[in-house]
Amino acid sequence: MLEAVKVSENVYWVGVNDRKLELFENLWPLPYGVAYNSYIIDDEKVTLIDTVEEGQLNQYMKEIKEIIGDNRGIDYLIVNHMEPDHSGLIEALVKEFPNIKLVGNKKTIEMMESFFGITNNTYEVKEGDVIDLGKHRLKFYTTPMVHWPESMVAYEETEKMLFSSDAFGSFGTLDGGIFDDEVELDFFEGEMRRYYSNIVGKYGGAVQRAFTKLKDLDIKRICPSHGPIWRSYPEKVLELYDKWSKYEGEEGVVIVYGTMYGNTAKIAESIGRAITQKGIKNVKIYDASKTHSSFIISDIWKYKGLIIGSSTYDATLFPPVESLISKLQNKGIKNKIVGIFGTYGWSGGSLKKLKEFVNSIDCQLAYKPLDIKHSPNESAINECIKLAEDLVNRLRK
Ligand SMILES: Cc1cc2nc3c(=O)[nH]c(=O)nc-3n(C[C@H](O)[C@H](O)[C@H](O)COP(=O)(O)O)c2cc1C
Repeated sequence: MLEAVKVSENVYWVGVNDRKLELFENLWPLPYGVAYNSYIIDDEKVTLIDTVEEGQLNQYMKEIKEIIGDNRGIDYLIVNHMEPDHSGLIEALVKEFPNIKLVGNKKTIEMMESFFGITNNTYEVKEGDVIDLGKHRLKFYTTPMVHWPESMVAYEETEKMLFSSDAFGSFGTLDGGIFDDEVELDFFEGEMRRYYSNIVGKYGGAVQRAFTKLKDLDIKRICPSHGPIWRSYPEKVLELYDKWSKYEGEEGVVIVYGTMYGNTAKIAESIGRAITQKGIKNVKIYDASKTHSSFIISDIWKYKGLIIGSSTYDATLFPPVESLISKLQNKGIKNKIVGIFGTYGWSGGSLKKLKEFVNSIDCQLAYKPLDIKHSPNESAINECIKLAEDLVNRLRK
């Protein structure tokens, strides 16, 4: 039998890996799976922090029983977040441990009733309330809209651990390595950014407000609900979240295009080449039909420059580009330098929509919108080079 994973002397990780699920929220691809993390504090009051996804019942109960044994109960379940991948086993826990107290804020408790009809044994905590577990003390902070209205984090004062719920979480299963110093950090930084940009990204302002609220806490470990536990480099993820939630991009450009027959792709390639010749090394070119928007959005979050090109399809945008920009609008993308170009065959249409998009977001337009008929001729390519140069100049300002 594998040894239980200790986060510290009496705190255990009781997470499960999910390698079966194709799409997170039935929307975002999981090529590397996802882990649902839950934690036990084995103190005078035995406390569980969040549960896991509904389908993981057997494995999860087994892990809990291995730590607490068959004859002990659980005193508290801290419900930091009601999204089903964490609240999925609340009913099963209530059945198994009928005396368990369900700890949440006012909104959590309302949600528990509307999700499961649960009204008994709830324990409401307010901002800054503390629950004494014996050696450990949990203090609660609400973090509204990071990324649901009831979202909350629990700070353990004795060992200075932050149970951060979905904040600082990442996609990717925990393949043996559970802690940041046991895993490939670059991989998890990428999957954390994809999780942030896809799931939390719309709520940068709320993340910044949470930062202000938690800024005086001494945080030694961050225990999120997905991905590795940060015990060696907690400051690294705090820094990344701060940057991403301020929409601060690095020097680099994402070029994304929608094409049927390759003309729009050809233009994207020539812009990419011109940008690189101006000395920018981080240039990523994506075909919106091929790469899932989840990955494109993640790179858009990473870099400061963005160029979008679309052929005209039935008088409007090529559908995969339309879908991508609607997600970007919804996520409130801002603070980018954006170039746009359209291609068309007769009366056009894609560029008009791209202009509407740029006008709807809080971003700087590079050079001017370019409309190119069918295949790009020499003068069109020259205009594209000017777009590339202007974008690079703005990136470096
Ligand atoms: C299915 C289809 C629909 C199109 N619809 C329009 C249109 O409504 N208006 C227009 O001006 N051009 C239209 N075009 C022309 C393309 O936008 C134009 O040929 C463009 O250069 C194609 O770029 P691509 O080679 O990157 O696919 C259409 C082309 C196709 C194949």
